[in-house]
Amino acid sequence: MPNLTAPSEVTPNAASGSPLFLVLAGPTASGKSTLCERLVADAALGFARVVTTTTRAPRPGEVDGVHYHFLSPAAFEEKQRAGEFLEWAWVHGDRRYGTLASSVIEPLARGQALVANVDVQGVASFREARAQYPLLAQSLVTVFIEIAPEQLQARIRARGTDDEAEIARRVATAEREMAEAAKFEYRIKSGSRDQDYAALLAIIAQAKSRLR
Ligand SMILES: Nc1ncnc2c1ncn2[C@@H]1O[C@H](COP(=O)(O)OP(=O)(O)OP(=O)(O)O)[C@@H](O)[C@H]1O
Repeated sequence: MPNLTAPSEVTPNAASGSPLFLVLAGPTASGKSTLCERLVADAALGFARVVTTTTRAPRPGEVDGVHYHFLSPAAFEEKQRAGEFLEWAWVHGDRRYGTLASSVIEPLARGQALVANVDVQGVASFREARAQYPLLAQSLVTVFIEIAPEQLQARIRARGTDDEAEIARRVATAEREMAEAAKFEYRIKSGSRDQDYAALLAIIAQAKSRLR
């Protein structure tokens, strides 16, 4: 385990330890969003979702700084060139999504525990950014949600939004993503919703005791 000396920007409450930055990744339909929502709804645990940044327009009811940070393509480009993103990607060819360093580091510095649901590539970028941000190095906990291919197909079919060609593409992508599982600190083999959530709570307890 790395030597976790407290960096100067950390002002954690000594009684509760450093806040965790829990990053959930895994194939499509593995249940990342379901777990994230349940964790954030569990107010006693004190997790907030990381607010990510997008160049897409807000949908009705979406609030800047709450659902996303909405940026124009030019403003996104400027921040990306200035190295302000921990990770970013093009999505659907024309939109950009990313996570600003400030969206993670500022809440962590206030003692706010965070959870994010990101793709496997995004996790690689977070890992690399640890060298630049001691607080990230101290807080980052990566969790991979594994799912058997048959289970994955069943969930995608139940969702009812994809045709057979799209299902085949998603399963192939999932198989590639599963090869990354060994790089994560923790893994959850997806079972029932309650089993998955219990596994997540056990990981949080273990990670907290590690950071203390
Ligand atoms: N443990 C579970 N058992 C059965 N179904 C589940 C479980 N967890 C989530 N689901 C269902 O599977 C579908 C996919 O879940 P969810 O949207 O949370 O996955 P995701 O990993 O965030 O997917 P994506 O990456 O495609 O957005 C949803 O319909 C959800 O209700």
